[in-house]
Amino acid sequence: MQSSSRQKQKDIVLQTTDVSVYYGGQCALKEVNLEIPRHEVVGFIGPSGCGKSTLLRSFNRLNDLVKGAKVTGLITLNGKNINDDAVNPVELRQQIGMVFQRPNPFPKSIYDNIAVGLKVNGYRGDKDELVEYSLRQVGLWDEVKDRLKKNALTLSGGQQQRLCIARAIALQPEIILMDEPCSSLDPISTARIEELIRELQKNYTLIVVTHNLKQASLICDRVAFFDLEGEETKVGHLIEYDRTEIIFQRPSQIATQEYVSGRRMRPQL
Ligand SMILES: Nc1ncnc2c1ncn2[C@@H]1O[C@H](COP(=O)(O)OP(=O)(O)OP(=O)(O)O)[C@@H](O)[C@H]1O
Repeated sequence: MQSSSRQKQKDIVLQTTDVSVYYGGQCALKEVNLEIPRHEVVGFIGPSGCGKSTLLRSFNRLNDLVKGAKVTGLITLNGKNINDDAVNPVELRQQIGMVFQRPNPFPKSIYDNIAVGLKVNGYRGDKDELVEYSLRQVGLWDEVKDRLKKNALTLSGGQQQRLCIARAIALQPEIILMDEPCSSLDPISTARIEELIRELQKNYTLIVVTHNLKQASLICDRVAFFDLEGEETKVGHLIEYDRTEIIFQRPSQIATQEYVSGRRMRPQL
């Protein structure tokens, strides 16, 4: 793996050391070493099945909920081991929120989609204020302020996805994980979410899995390229991690260059 030495001087919020993930004893992702700087947007790219979502899910311990999944190595949030017995996974998931491929609002009112999480987490402040703050953060407040009691499922797909981001924000996370957040959205909603990701990085660190290379080059400060290696059993590896312009313009690995230039499928001569 290649990485810029400038990274070392950064304020690192999340770090992985030799992280491997297994499903039923089968290795899906091997020995990943990554440092995620605070308030940056980091993109995960690579072919299908190389372990991007698997790694993302290990950051907020969602793999704990997958039967037969095992994570080895060390993952630290602000220097603390997230897999330590003393860490409550529910609290960890407040600090490291997640937005999925398809918008998944609860079939409740727009207001309750945000307020319910606050109640569960014992929030004692002014709920109305935090609901408004969260909706403003995602640019949804003006669009929904007059219909907060309407069912969230009446919103468009793009609005629903912004509501899901607002729901994560309301829990005041440090990191927001996004697993292909625009893949089910139209181009206008996609552009809005891309713009939003850039705005959100002032307050949060974002890690975004995407198959859209143009999107990665537009919204990410850094990009990690993963690939499948191995003869019979293909295992995901981190190939290269660096600043976005380096990954797209002068990567150090041939595999990265072939993937980002779209020459990947060319038959071997
Ligand atoms: N719950 C699971 N049980 C067993 N194997 C799994 C599970 N989830 C993922 N895998 C396997 O782990 C490997 C990595 O999958 P993962 O979904 O993380 O890749 P990905 O890079 O995110 O793929 P895509 O880009 O298609 O979403 C694949 O071989 C997949 O089949």
